[in-house]
Amino acid sequence: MGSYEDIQYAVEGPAAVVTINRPERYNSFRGKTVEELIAAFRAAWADPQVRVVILTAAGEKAFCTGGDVKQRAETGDYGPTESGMFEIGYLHKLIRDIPKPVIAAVNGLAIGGGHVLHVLCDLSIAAETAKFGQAGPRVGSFDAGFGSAFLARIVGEKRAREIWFLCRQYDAATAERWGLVNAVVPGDQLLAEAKRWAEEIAVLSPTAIKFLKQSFNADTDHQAGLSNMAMSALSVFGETEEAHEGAAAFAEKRKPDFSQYAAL
Ligand SMILES: CC(C)(COP(=O)(O)OP(=O)(O)OC[C@H]1O[C@@H](n2cnc3c(N)ncnc32)[C@H](O)[C@@H]1OP(=O)(O)O)[C@@H](O)C(=O)NCCC(=O)NCCSC(=O)CCC(=O)c1ccccc1C(=O)O
Repeated sequence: MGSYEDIQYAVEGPAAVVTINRPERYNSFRGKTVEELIAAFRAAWADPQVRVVILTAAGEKAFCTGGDVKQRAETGDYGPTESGMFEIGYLHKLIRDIPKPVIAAVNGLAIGGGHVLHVLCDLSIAAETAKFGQAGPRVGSFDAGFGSAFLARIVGEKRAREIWFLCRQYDAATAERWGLVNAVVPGDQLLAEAKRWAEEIAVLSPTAIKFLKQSFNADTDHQAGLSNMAMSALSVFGETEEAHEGAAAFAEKRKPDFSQYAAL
């Protein structure tokens, strides 16, 4: 993939900076965005100069607000891709498998699938104004793979269930208190701080770091199987009227009405 439309990719010193660039849609992702993120992470993996990947996004409002709900309301999917597939599960695995630390520089709202992306990064640094949360049950979606199981490893079962069952937004101070982010800094210092962390990592042994990352991952790698099953479940659920109601309500700027559905 030669040039990017939905993201930017730059190698700055030892860091590859991957920037989601759809601020008009709050940096939500469509299929093409995911495809380009995959290409960027693969480029970073293959580049010996790159010791750390920084994942961030354009503007100050949003880091990523998950799947593009307007696209889903319009076409019922996340739009066309070169591969013909929506490979969000593969992107999740790539963030885990790339043998270099990935730092999320969370510049604003990290919601839904965007929240899952930062959760999967090895480290998260947040702007003071960043907000965190899941939104799937409001818009007819869910991530019952890494998005729930790995989140519970990080914040604990009670908090993970609260995050998913209430769909609230949490501020950066709360996220830091819960261990959801490593540090909180003023927004205008976010990228510089992430690059400082990258410089600090870059002088260490890359092979030791690689083995450590693989070791940390080994404990939760079984969740990849769960994640595959969750993606399959989601694509079946996505065809239902209940799921359509969630996406349509968001696009029409109204509250969803799930009153006629029951989970028995
Ligand atoms: C993020 C909000 C809470 C922000 O609210 P607010 O500050 O009031 O701003 P708004 O006016 O609502 O938004 C500004 C502007 O941006 C547009 N926008 C925001 N988010 C999205 C989005 N996700 N998609 C499309 N467009 C978006 C919004 O419409 C406004 O545009 P205007 O033209 O000005 O009207 C709030 O915006 C909000 O709640 N957003 C939706 C968040 C959401 O529900 N995200 C999806 C969650 S579900 C998901 O991500 C799962 C999909 C997925 O990733 C997935 C799919 C398949 C398998 C696995 C996965 C996975 O696990 O990841």
